[in-house]
Amino acid sequence: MKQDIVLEARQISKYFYSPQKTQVLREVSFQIQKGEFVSVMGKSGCGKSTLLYILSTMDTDYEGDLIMDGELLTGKSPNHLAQVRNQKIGFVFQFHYLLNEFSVLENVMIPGLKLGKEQRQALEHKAEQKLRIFDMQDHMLKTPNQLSGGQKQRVAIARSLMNDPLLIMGDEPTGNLDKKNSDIVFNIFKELAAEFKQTMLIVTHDPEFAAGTDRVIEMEDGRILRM
Ligand SMILES: Nc1ncnc2c1ncn2[C@@H]1O[C@H](COP(=O)(O)OP(=O)(O)OP(=O)(O)O)[C@@H](O)[C@H]1O
Repeated sequence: MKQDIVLEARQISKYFYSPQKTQVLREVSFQIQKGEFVSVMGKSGCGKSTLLYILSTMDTDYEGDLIMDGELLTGKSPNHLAQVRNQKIGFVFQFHYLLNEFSVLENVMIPGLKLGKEQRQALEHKAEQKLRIFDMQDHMLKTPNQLSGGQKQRVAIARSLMNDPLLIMGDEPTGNLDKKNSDIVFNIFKELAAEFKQTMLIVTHDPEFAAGTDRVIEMEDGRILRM
């Protein structure tokens, strides 16, 4: 059903003009249904990050249409797109971008603070709840530099859930982790999919990670090879 489509890419193409005109995305089209856990795989340079940048509304210089939650986002103002990002998308990156001058708890609260509508206490409570999902409640008052790589990524995932996002987008969220921590983080994504029916779109190099998702979108040279 139409209302179950969270994200739709329609014929998205992208060119870079420097040093010369190069097409890096070629009419990419697909849909993501509510509750789906989808991975995007492909060799280095095939256009995964470029695509994610467009899908997450951060790059607006493309051809084609981007539709999120039934709304055509192509052509919308930067302010509107920022609002959409704050309200609907949770981000998890390869590098976690946690701030060492703040506690773990404060780091998780940061995206909520941007929304500016929740009081600090309610926000703290919510951040604590999110950290509890990942068994990080005993580390809340530490700073990120006192945590292991896997723990940092768990905090980053907790942070990405603060706006109760419609969609989580990740760029190589396990790319910087050893096997053990990468498994821990992957299991967190699996749990989010199974228990919370969280819709997720994750770019990965890791075939094992991709094999554990509901659907793999395989890219080659700016195109979808199969999905
Ligand atoms: N700002 C830019 N200007 C010119 N070319 C770019 C720019 N950014 C990326 N590219 C080129 O676009 C292509 C796709 O890059 P992209 O980063 O999307 O690939 P990727 O699949 O994410 O690779 P990786 O797995 O290594 O991160 C590459 O050939 C890259 O060199």
